[in-house]
Amino acid sequence: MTSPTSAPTLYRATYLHTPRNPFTHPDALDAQSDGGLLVQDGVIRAAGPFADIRAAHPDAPVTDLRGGLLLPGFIDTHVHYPQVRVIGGLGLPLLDWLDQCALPEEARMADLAYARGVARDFIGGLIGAGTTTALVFGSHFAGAVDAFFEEATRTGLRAVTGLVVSDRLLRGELHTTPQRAYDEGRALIERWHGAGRNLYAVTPRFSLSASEGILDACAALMRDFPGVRFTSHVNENTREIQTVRDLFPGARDYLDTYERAGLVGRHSVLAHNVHPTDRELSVMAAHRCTAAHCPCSNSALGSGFFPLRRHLDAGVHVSLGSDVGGGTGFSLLKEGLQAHFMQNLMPGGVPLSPAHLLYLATLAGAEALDLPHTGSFEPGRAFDAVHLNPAPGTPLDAVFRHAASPERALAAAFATGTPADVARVWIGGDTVLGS
Ligand SMILES: Nc1nc2[nH]cnc2c(=O)[nH]1
Ligand SMILES: [Zn+2]
Repeated sequence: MTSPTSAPTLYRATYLHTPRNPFTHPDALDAQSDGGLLVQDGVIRAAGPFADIRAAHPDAPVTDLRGGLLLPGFIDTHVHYPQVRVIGGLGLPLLDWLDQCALPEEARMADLAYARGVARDFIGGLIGAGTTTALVFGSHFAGAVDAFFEEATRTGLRAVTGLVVSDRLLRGELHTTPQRAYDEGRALIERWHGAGRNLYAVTPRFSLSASEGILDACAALMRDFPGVRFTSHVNENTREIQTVRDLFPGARDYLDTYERAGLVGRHSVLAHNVHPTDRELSVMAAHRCTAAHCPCSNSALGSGFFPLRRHLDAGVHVSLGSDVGGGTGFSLLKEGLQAHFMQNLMPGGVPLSPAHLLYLATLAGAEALDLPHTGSFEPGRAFDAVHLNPAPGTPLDAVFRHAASPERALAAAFATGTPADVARVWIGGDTVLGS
């Protein structure tokens, strides 16, 4: 751990970050080809051209990271902890994939020793991909959620997660009751919310598997513990949407099943939203909740093309998620690329620049989770960072050495970068991967 009086370190690197939102600000990208970040006690104290920071801090020891790219740590706003070992179940639509791939594995999380191993695999995968903060869909078993928070605490990950609750249409062993959902949620919140870097997220799986009673228990937790986050799924798959319509005949639409329970707000992150109505988009914008876009998952499960243009036009905040294991891996570089591909291919898609992709993978997540001390390299924020430094002889290394600008190198990182290019990761100034 960093002590409160630690000496500063000056990191010298080609760095890029988006201190502003490029969907609303023209000059959102800040790229320094020879940049300096002064870090003390895990916090960025000064940032800018290396020569300027050096002149102001002539005695600070320098860590030289030139040759690669330094980016803010990635923020994954939708990823499932119990699904790391079933990545790759390709070719099935959502409800069949849940039945055949995801839910049998999620049932194994009742075994605490098994869950501990999964927590290690999962958090190792996240950090190995350069992710420093994640909103994580937890497990249906409280013991497995404890195991997750323990591993997050051990590794230093900034984790937002909670008990997943459902009471119908999954498998019996994954079902709970409203009272138990409340009681177990309450105990987990009291143990973990605000402990170190951990935060709690109230998490009904989706309205298809949650009765009004379960949603009301979730709302009671949100009321009793202000500051906890909320996450679920919405409008992912057309068969899912029709089933929810049948289960909630009084609801105006899918979002309304959450809205009526009082679960849509500033701290709500709803994954997918591939098939929203205009009413749902306007309600999401009015409540300032977030849509977590998961482009690899949407492709793998054939869920559809995310209507980014309609979200932006309606004023809905959008962030990025890997949705492992419906998604295909932990890399938010890959998610950015897939988002770019899909917007390119769909009629009316939004052309996404490297700045947009970086924003979606970093600051957008910090905004979604209301974590203003993360997401960019602005002074005052935590030093959460990923150093991409491809091995000599790789194509990405060749591009980095010959790139005409840092922005071109950033585009190449999204186009062809992988976790193999992640050389070092910091969270709150602590090195959590590499050296
Ligand atoms: N992609 C995805 N959608 C879901 N909807 C409900 N559960 C899930 C899940 O595990 N993955
Ligand atoms: Zn999901």
